[in-house]
Amino acid sequence: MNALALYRYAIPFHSAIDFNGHRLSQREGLLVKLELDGRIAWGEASPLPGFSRESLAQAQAQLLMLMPRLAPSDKLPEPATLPSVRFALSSALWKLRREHRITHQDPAPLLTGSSPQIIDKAANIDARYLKLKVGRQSVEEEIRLIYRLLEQDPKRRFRLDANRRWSEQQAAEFVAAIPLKQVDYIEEPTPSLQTNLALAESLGLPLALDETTQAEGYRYRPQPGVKALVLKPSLIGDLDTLAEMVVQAELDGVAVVLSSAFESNLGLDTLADLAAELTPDHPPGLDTLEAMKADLIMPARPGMPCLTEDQLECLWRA
Ligand SMILES: O=C(O)CCC(=O)C1=CC=C[C@@H](O)[C@@H]1C(=O)O
Ligand SMILES: [Mg+2]
Repeated sequence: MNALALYRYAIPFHSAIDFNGHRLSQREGLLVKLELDGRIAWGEASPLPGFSRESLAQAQAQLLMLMPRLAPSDKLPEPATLPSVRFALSSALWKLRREHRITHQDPAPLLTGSSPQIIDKAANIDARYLKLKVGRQSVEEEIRLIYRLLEQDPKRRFRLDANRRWSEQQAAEFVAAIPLKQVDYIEEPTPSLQTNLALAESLGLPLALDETTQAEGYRYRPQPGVKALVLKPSLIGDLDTLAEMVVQAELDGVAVVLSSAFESNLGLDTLADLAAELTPDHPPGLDTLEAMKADLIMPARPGMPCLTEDQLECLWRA
């Protein structure tokens, strides 16, 4: 390796976002820079409060310990145990060795806000899939929203995400009232996996797992009723583990959709590469950059501030 560096960043959100009870007004994370024979690759380690098991401080301490040990031929160093650290290092090493550019799929738009705001935004986009959060307003209001969006475009398909906010009764009420054939899946309807599996079996709720896949010790195994896995690679760990999960799930007919954990544009670019390579039939859920007030290193959005390397906090360099 000709050069190595570790940076820390903080990017404000346009407005605060709730991540499973953690309200954040900015995204903080770590960037690993590798350089070899004139090629540069970036890896991102940004544990997401409310989702990740490790803290940013733990990821930072582990990376500071590992960076001096990295070499170009490297497999992941053994002591890289934290998912965010394994993701940053394995994806940066993968990018460093890769010769070709990868063409990205269009991500599925994520629509947030009040119902009128969502309806307005949806009127201006031509996308087959829409991702919506549910369990935020009353069940009646959210059912109405689905029908309003279908009036705009009857061919629309939905990816819904309750983040475990519904009761069993609310989930059942919602599922009974909407045209399920237009719904690809509902992520994590209630806090109980048993209840969610039972709703899938009894009512045909098209169940997707997200938070469940980040639990300590989670291993993919087929479960009747699970239609999709929504995997956040940066919270899962190294790319080999991710690729193995994708292959196993797809062999069982379970769709895999790669999804962001609100990484910076650098992390999102890696995730788009991975989605194009690993899950080409499923548009990824990566529409989260709009929440951020700035890009990092490589300008991703015209007219947006883009922080350069010397504007980031350098934690280590060699
Ligand atoms: O999956 C997507 O389409 C976009 C990412 C997304 O919805 C999320 C990312 C991170 C935390 C949550 O806010 C949310 C999710 O629960 O999946
Ligand atoms: Mg989710």
